[in-house]
Amino acid sequence: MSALPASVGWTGDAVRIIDQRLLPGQLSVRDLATVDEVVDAIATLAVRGANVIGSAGALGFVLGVRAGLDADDTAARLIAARPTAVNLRVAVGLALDAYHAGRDPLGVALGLLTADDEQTRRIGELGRDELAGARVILTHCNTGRLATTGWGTALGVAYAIHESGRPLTVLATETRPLRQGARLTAWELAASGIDVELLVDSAAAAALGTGRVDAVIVGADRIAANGDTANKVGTRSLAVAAAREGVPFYVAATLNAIDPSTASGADIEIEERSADEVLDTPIEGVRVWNPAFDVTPAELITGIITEAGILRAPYSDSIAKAVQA
Ligand SMILES: CSC[C@@H](O)[C@@H](O)C(=O)COP(=O)(O)O
Repeated sequence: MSALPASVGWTGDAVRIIDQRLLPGQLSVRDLATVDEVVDAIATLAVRGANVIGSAGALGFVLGVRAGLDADDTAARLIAARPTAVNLRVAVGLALDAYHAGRDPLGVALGLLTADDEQTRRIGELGRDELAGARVILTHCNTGRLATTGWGTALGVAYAIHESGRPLTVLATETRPLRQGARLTAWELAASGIDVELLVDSAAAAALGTGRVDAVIVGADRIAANGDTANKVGTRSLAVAAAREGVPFYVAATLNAIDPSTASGADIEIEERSADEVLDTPIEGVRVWNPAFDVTPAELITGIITEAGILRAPYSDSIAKAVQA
């Protein structure tokens, strides 16, 4: 896995990404030289995962202002590329603020990459200690090295457990319709020597019912002020099933996934994507609902593992304290 190139980086005049649409068959590194290319890469999930789209967005902003484009318009276009993950808005907003304050936005963007590495390592360590007895964890979508510029959030916990020498099996859900679990998580973990078992999304409740899963850990695209959490569609079903079986359900996320200005999950904008991700051949008379994310109510979440500690219910209090600190 050390051979894996950075999920996102800066070449000096372009944003370098791994085209995640082509994985695992093809490891293709692409240099994006214009804002249009960055917006397209984010919107089409060539680059994806809340933390990485934040970093890519901030670097894309640098391309825009260097090309003489209007700063506010560039920021708005990047932020609109994907509406649910608040990390994108936060990261581009920081670069925009730096630009308006006469500072170099590139310094801000590069700082985000380093901070994400440090923060996700801390999340991994805290999660490893919290889940001291866990041997089998179940996760959804991809929250690892491809989705961050570090270890990953939920998968950061898996990497930290593995690094400590404890035996670990990760059950990875396929994650329909774009199969981030099958294409990215399973590939990434196997390449790191972590025991991984893939299951289709609809088998997850059955897996939880067997009693072999010690904990569910997922990432987050946006955490509201009351702890309600938006993450890849299917997360809510996992939380419901975990509650039914008495399996702890954790969210792991950097603090920049918390949006204190969003009061509850009902206020989170959920991205809806095109029908052709679900239906290969359109069928006359059939509509498709393809939300990319869903919201897990805070009451189903055992803890939110952040770089600043593990937040617990009542989340309105623990979240307010964490974002003020
Ligand atoms: C650290 S990544 C956290 C989330 O962004 C992740 O769980 C997720 O839902 C990603 O969705 P995606 O649509 O693949 O960008």
